[in-house]
Amino acid sequence: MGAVMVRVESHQRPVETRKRYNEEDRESHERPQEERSAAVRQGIVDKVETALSDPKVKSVVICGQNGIFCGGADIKEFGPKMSGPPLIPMIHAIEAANKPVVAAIEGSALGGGLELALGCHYRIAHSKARLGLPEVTLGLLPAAGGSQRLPRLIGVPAALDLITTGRHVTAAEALQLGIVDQVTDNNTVDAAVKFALSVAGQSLDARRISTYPCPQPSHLDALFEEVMQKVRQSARGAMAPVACVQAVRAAATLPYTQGLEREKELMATLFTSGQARALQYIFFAQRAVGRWRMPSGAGWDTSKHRPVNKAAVIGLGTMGQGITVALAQTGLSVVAIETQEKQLMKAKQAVSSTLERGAKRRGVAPPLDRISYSQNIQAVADVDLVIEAVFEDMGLKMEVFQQLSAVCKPGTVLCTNTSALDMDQLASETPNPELVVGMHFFSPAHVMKLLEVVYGPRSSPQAVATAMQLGKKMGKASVVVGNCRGFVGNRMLMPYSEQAFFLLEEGATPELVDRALEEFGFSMGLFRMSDLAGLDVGWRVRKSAGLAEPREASGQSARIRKGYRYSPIADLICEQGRFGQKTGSGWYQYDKPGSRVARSDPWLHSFLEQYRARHGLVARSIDHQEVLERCLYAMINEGFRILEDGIAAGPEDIDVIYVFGYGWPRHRGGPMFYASMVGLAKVLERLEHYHQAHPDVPYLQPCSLLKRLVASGSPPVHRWREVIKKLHSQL
Ligand SMILES: CC(C)(COP(=O)(O)OP(=O)(O)OC[C@H]1O[C@@H](n2cnc3c(N)ncnc32)[C@H](O)[C@@H]1OP(=O)(O)O)[C@@H](O)C(=O)NCCC(=O)NCCSC(=O)C[C@@H](O)CCCCCCCCCCCCC(=O)O
Repeated sequence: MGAVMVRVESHQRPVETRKRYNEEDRESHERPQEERSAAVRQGIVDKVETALSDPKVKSVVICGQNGIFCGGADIKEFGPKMSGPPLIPMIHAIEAANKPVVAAIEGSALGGGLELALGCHYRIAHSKARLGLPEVTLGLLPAAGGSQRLPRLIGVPAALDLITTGRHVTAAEALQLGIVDQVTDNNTVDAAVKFALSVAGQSLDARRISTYPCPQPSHLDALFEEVMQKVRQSARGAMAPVACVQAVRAAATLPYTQGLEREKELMATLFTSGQARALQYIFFAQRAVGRWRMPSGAGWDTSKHRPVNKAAVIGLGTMGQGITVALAQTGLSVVAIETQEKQLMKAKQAVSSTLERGAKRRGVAPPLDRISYSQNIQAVADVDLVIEAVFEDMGLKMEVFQQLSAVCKPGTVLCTNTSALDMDQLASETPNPELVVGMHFFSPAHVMKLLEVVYGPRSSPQAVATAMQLGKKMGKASVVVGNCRGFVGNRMLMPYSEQAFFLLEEGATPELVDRALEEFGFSMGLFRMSDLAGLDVGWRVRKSAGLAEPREASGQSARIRKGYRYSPIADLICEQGRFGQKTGSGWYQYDKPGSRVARSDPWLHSFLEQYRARHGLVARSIDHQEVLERCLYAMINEGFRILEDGIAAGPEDIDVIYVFGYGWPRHRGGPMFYASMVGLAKVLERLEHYHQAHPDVPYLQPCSLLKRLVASGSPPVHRWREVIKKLHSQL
C-alpha cells in the first residue's frame, strides 16, 4: 500500500444527489446534521491516525465526496457545547504528520474546508474548483487557523483581500496566489495520489504553513490603517470585516500560537454577537425562499417549469435594457422590442456597451449576437417567455398584453415587470391568464440581485416555476409573492417614506433622517435613495392613487387625504421640477444633472421652514432613535400585515427582499428578523405609543398578527409560520 485516501463527507449535499445514497450513506444521513458533522471530523481523525501509524502507508490524500472537497463548518452545529473532535487540533495533527498529507480539492474548498486543506502539506485542485474563506459573510472569521495560515502562505495584502471580502477564487487564481500547488483538468484524486507518492519520504519541514514567518510588507502599519479605514467604511457597522483585519494583523505581528489565541478571542466576540446570527439567518433564508409555495399548496417540489431558451423583452427603457443584458448574460437568445426607432437605437447602443464592459471584466466575448432587435412585436412569435417592461401605464400594458396573446405561440409565459400595477388585471386581457406572472426586477436589472415573482389568483404553478427557474439561472435571489399594490418591497416602502415625510414636517431635515438610517447600516438613506431613483416615480404612483392632487382640487386641508394624515411635501418638491439626481436637485442639490454627489440644499431648508410656517407647524428636535423607530417600525408593521394577508409566505421572504433589493443592512438580517431581535413586545409598545400620538396615521396602528405573536410569547422568527398558519386557518 502506498497512499491512503481519507474522505471528507460534506454536509452540504446538493439536493439532486440526496436520492442517490447507498444504504450506508442513508443511515448516516438520517442522523441530525450536527451529529453528522461531528462524525465527519471523527472519521478524519481516526483515518489519519490509522494511516500515520501504519508503516505500509507512505502518504495520505484527503478528498471529498460527490465532487465537493468541503464547504466548511456546519454553522448549525456552532455553539458552546459542540460534540465531536474540535477542528483546530485535528488540523494541527494533520500538519504535524510525518508523512505527506495532500488535499485533493474538487468542487469547493470553503471556510473550514480550505482551513483543513491549508493544514495539509500539499494542495492539488481541479481546474473547476473554487476556494475561499467566506466566514465574513456569515459574521465570522476563519477561526480554524485560516486567518493565521493564509497570510503566511500568500502574504498579507492578498490574504486581507480574501478574508475581508470572503470572495471565492478559481483554481487558476489560487495557483497564481500560491494557495494550491498544482491544478489538474483530470481526475483530481488520481492526480493527488500520484503526487503524494512522488513526495513520499521527502522532508516536510518546509511544508508546515504554521511554521512560516509571515511575509512583512513594507509600511505594515500604514497598510493596516488604510485597509481598516476602507473596511469600516464599506462595512457600515458590520463587525466581522473589522475582526478579520485584526486577525490578519495578529498573523503579521505575533508568533503563530499567539495569533491563534487572538483569532479565537475575536471569533468568540463575533460568535456571541447578534450580527453573526443575522447573517447566518439570511444565508439560510436565501435558500429557504427557493422552496416556495402558493396558497393552493402547489410549490417548488410539485411544479415543473417550462424550458426557456428564447425570451423577449418589450420596451427598452432603462429597465428593459437591464433585463435584456441580464438575459443575454445568462446565455438566452433574446428578442428586444421597442416601437420607437430612436429609442431602439439608443437602447441597442446602451445594451451593447454594458455587455462589452461586463465581458471585458470577465475576460470573455460579449454575447452581442444573442440579441435581435425589432420594432415589430411579431418578432416574439417563437419565444418561450416574454417580459413586458413598457412605461408604467395600465392602458399601455393592457394593449401590449392583448397583442402578445395574439402573436405568441401557445404556452408562452407572459410576464410583466410592473412595480405596482395589478398584474391580475393584465392577466384578464389574455385568453390564458394562467400563463401570466409578474417578474419584478430592480434597477439596474443586470446588477440588482432581487427578483419578485408575483402570482395572481389565476397564475399556474407552472408559470411561477418557470419564472423562478429563470430567476435562478440569472443568479437572482428570487422570491414568490402574492399580488397586491406594491407587492412586498414597494408596499413596505410606503409607510417607511410616509414617516420620513412626516418627520420633515415635524422638524427633521433630509440629512438628519438619512444620517440615522445610514448609521443604522442602510447603504443610502431614504432621501438620497429617492434622489437616485427619481422623485417623479413616487409622484406618479401617488397621483394614480388619487393622493397627489393639489389642495384646491379637493377642497380639503392639504395635509389630509382620504380622511388620514398626508404630507404633500414630496409632491410640492416635484411640482418645482426637482426630480433628484437626473434634474440636478431633489431633496439635495447636485453640481449638475446626473451628478451623484449630494449636497445639503439651503433652498430645501428654507422651503421646509416656509412650509411649516404655512401650516402652523412648530419644528421640534428629533433624534435618531425616533427616526429609526418611526420609519422602521411602521415598515415592519406593514410586513406583519403582508404576512397576515398571505402576500409573503414567511418572514424569510420579506427579509430576503429587503436585504437584496432595498439596501437593508445584511448584518441586521432583514426587517422581520430585526423586529425579532429588538423584541416583538417592544416593537408593539412603540407602535402603540406612536399611534396614540398620531391616531390619523393607519400605518402606525399595530396589526393583529404582531399582537397575536406577542400574546403567544414572541416566538423566534423561524416559528412565526406556525402562528400565521393558525391565523389563516381561523379566517
Ligand atoms: C458549499 C456551497 C458552495 C454549496 O452550494 P450549492 O449551491 O451546491 O448548495 P446550497 O448552497 O444550496 O447548499 C446545500 C445545503 O447545504 C446547506 N449548507 C451550505 N453551507 C452550509 C454550512 N456552512 N453550514 C450548514 N449548512 C450549510 C444549505 O443550507 C443547503 O441546505 P438545504 O437544507 O437548504 O438544502 C454553498 O452552500 C456555500 O457557499 N456554503 C457556505 C460556505 C461557507 O460559508 N463556509 C464557511 C462556513 S463557517 C466555517 O467554516 C468556520 C470555520 O472557520 C471553522 C471555525 C472553527 C470554529 C470553532 C468553533 C468556534 C466557536 C467558538 C465560540 C465560543 C463562544 C462561546 O464560548 O460561546
